[in-house]
Amino acid sequence: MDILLPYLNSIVLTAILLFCMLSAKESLIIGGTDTITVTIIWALSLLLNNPEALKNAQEELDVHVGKDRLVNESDTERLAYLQACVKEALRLYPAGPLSGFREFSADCTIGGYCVPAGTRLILNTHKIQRDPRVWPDPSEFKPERFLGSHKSVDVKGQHFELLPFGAGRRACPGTALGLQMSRLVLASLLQAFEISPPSNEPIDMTATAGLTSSPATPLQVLVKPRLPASVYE
Ligand code: HEM
Repeated sequence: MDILLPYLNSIVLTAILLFCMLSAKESLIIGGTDTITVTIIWALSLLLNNPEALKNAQEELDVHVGKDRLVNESDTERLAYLQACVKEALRLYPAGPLSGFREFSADCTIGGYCVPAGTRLILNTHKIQRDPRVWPDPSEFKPERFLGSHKSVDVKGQHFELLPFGAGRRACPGTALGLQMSRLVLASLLQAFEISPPSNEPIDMTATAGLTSSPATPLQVLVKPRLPASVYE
């Protein structure tokens, strides 16, 4: 039960039940809009709180794309540091902190516990992805870990320590689109603008409890163009 407690409240359960009752089309729309938006907001917030990482991501853009044109979708394949920033944001703040329901189809024994068929399970992805036995400095924003020690760990449901899109038959069908859009929008913002927080206070990283984990405080950012005026036309 320990892994469920932080999120077990009636609002979350009601939201999960409602989500399960939605048609495929409705879940596709809900699954594909909020999730990408909050992933980008968390990534931006983390970068604003870690100016060194922000500088690295912008320098990478300057090297691989330059300042004479806007970044495009195919450029993002070469932006290893930016990709690592998105992965690290998905690790620390998965848009869906809880998985969908799974139901045991047969009696099982797991870790010494007897689990009867029909038992329903929800994974606490948020907690798994901050497990200190797997992730050194689990609550720190360290995109570099995905270029070094955790380079081989991806988000596609094969590595159970990182499951921002879930795993198995009911994993997110929008994984590729979600990743690509998060990378492209973030890259476009970072290339086109100097971004800074509106005050010297760190960005509040408190998350709301809900089906999608959003920042409790709306993110405010100051932006300043960083490309020649002709590029924006
Ligand atoms: C960064 C973006 C996204 C994140 C982090 C995300 C995350 C997730 C997660 C954690 C699940 C539950 C998986 C499980 O229980 O194993 C899920 C399910 C789902 N997602 Fe996404 N998602 C994203 C983008 C999208 C997009 C772009 C679409 C559609 C265009 C989409 C459509 C869905 C649908 C329909 C489901 C339900 C699948 C099922 O129950 O079989 N998602 N998503």
